[in-house]
Amino acid sequence: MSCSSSVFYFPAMRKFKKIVVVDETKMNTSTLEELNKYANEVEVYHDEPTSEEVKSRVEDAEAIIVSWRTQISEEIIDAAKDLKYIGMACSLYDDESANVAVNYAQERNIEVNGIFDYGDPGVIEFVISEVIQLLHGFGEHQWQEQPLELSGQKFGIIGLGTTGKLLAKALEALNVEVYYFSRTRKPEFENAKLKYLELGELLKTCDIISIHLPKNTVLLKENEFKQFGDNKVLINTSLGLPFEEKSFQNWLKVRNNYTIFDGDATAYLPESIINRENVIASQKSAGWSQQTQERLSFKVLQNIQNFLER
Ligand SMILES: NC(=O)C1=CN([C@@H]2O[C@H](COP(=O)(O)OP(=O)(O)OC[C@H]3O[C@@H](n4cnc5c(N)ncnc54)[C@H](OP(=O)(O)O)[C@@H]3O)[C@@H](O)[C@H]2O)C=CC1
Ligand SMILES: O=C(O)C(=O)CO
Repeated sequence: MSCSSSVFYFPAMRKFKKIVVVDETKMNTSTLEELNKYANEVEVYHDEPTSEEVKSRVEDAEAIIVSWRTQISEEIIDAAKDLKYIGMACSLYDDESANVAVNYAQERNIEVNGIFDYGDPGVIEFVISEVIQLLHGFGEHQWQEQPLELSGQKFGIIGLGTTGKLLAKALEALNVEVYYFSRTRKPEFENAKLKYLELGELLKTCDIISIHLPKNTVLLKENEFKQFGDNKVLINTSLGLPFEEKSFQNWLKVRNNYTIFDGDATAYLPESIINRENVIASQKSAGWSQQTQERLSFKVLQNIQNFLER
């Protein structure tokens, strides 16, 4: 009897001719090395380039990877004649808020992929840690004359998406009275400790508010700051400014109004705001950690694999 062995045939995976990592994406070294499996040539940059530099970097790239800090405009896409794939090492919500001209790229048959949910736990840990420090006066600032517990405070969340929901859950465990406002009401998440309020009511009711909106979603203008009033705390970890700058500046002039920003949110603030006594502006990105880097690297690579295997 002849013995036959099974032969498995794995078709060779497609490869890009050239991948260019156009700026500092914070992907880890082993993942950057692994990119060599997916292209004949890989070029990696670790800086914040000007648009002219980006243009020359992408000229002969079939795939590029970019962080949220660098603009990939229509002009840059036009300069990349061989481009088939744009991998964003950051979230991709929509064309309007993205640093990549997503619609323009897609019209030219260029695939654009973002990553999601890679830096969320740190945001919640930042918000809770900073607010506790401010309430108790554990750090440089103390909100009121007497130290206060977070437990029992009226806390508002604006934007009940991924990070907003995680924050609500964590605050629930700390016995905080949590209210939320979001574009879409979510009865399935409401309970005795998480209640929905219209924006105006939320601003009047809550003493502490944390904003969790897509990049550059401006919700707070003069009228909203009036409703929010004095003796309040406003936290922002969203990208871009979720408020009208002038109205925010006026609100900050009131004593005992405090605001807390992480490093990502601070990047959009002028020095005149950052240097105020009642502005707590961290240099660190709330969501960044070793675990975030691993998730980011893994998800960027997985998107490339999925594209090439299609
Ligand atoms: N600083 C950091 O380290 C990090 C920052 N981020 C940033 O945090 C922000 C939130 O992220 P994430 O929670 O993942 O985002 P999601 O998209 O999951 O949630 C955003 C929420 O805001 C709601 N929303 C959108 N537009 C409006 C509007 N006009 N009015 C009211 N609600 C609105 C959404 O809609 P709906 O109510 O319909 O569901 C959704 O619930 C983003 O800016 C992100 O870039 C994220 C991770 C790390
Ligand atoms: O990718 C995002 O949305 C970020 O918040 C980058 O820090």
